[in-house]
Amino acid sequence: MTLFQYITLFVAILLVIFYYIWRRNQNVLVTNWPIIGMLPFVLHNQSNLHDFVTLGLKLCRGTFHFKGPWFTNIANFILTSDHLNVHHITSKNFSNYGKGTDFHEIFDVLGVGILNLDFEEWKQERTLLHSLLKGKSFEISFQQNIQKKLENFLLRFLDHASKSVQVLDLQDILERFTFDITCILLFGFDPRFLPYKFNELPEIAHVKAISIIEDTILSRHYIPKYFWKLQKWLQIGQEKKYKVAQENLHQFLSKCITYYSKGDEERRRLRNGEDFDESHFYLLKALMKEGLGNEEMVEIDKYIRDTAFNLLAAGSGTVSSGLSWFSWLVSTHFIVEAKIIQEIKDNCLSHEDNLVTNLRVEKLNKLVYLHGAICEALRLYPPVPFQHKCAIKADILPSGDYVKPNTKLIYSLYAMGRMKQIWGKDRFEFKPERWISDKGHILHVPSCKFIAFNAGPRSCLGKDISIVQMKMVAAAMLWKFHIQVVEGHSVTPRVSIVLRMEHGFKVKVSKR
Ligand code: HEM
Repeated sequence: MTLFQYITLFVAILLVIFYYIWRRNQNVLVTNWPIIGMLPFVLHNQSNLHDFVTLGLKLCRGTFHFKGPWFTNIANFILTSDHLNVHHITSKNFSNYGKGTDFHEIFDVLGVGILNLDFEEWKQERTLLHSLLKGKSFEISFQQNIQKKLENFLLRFLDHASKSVQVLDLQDILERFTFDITCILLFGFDPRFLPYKFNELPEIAHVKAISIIEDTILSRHYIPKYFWKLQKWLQIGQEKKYKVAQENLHQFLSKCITYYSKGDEERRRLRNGEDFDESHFYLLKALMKEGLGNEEMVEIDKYIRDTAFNLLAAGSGTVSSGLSWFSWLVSTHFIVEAKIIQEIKDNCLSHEDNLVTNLRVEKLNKLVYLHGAICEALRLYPPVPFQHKCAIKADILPSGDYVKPNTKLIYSLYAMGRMKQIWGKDRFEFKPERWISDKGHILHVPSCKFIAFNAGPRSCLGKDISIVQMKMVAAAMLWKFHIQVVEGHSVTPRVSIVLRMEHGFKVKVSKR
């Protein structure tokens, strides 16, 4: 036989095998092809991956074994939305599940920050950040700064926008707002990416840089490792954009850090008369005081920069994503909107009151229905839609699935918010009532079911402050303005590591 005949025969055999597999899998959602595994399923459903994964998990009763292409890093992994499995991984057998080496490579931008640490190093960092984020000084500074920023910027901005009757992207506005707030809390100064005038929106390279970094990280999950590493080495394609974005962010962070590590006099001189709002308490100052005492900390500059980046990543896009989905859900559910307004009226206002200064924790605790609406938005649209872990030793999950050492496990927070076993038949409905007891109190749902803030020892350190921030912004915004989605604007989730809206959130606002 000639070489040509050998090749033809080989191709023919391959086609017959592929045809056979295709016939056998016609009724199966995901086909496991030879060589390429289930990768075509990911690529084909890239644009609606979260919903497709939710459907797949439903058909597989909550746990699914993904087979990656041969000879690539996209190894086989277990995908689950079974809350008993998640409880096992995040809490019961927590010590057996770390982030793993793949995570550290894919999320290299997190450096030595908490989100990228495991075991002893993580424990130390968690203890330090816990003491700072849960301290009284932080809580007081946090509330005061949000009140100021709301009054002086967000509400004034929306007021301007309502007068000009123009369309605005509320998702972008909320991202600017939470970015500014996080900078105030971290560095004690406000970069003012959200101005108070509607027509003075500055270019925000740093927020865009975060979005490029998030997209690249997502693509590194399904592009073969050797391919993206080659791109990185050659500095081409998405990896080039990533590097530029990372440098951009590092420059911004270094500037903030250099500026705020100086003494008061020096800062005043550097500020050169520019009038920045400054906060007396900020995390970076507290962290430097604590961190500098640690003799093992050789690369202190890198540590401070990475920690600042981790907190910016953890606390900025997540809150704005939550607020954007909340605003969309409320603006398309008029009865919910009316109930929230009534609740604010009944609990936060007397005739002479200014609502914003009245939004203190004691008052916010009375807004039970608003609390339910926020939890409901976070259930349906969790800002962090998936999490991944890596098993150290062999294990058996409560679902009966066997886990080999070094297996990757991904749990979908998005799918878990839509599982009938957890939320019942009406799981796709936006129903704040599901969070309220017969006596009118907030119902507690265990974190392995309401997973938006993760569960177990690695649950979110910013959960309480995020809910407070979201309640303050939501109450002030809804009380003063009616938000109307622009007709024909399509709202769909963007597939990324933070769940934003693909086309933004185009609205018109009018004063109530
Ligand atoms: C709606 C807002 C938020 C949501 C949905 C959210 C969600 C999450 C999730 C899912 C994790 C686990 C991440 C992982 O292990 O890879 C996490 C961790 C974390 N979050 Fe949040 N977060 C929010 C806001 C915040 C805020 C405002 C802060 C504070 C600045 C914060 C600080 C942290 C920290 C420090 C961790 C790491 C905990 C650890 O590894 O021990 N988060 N968050």
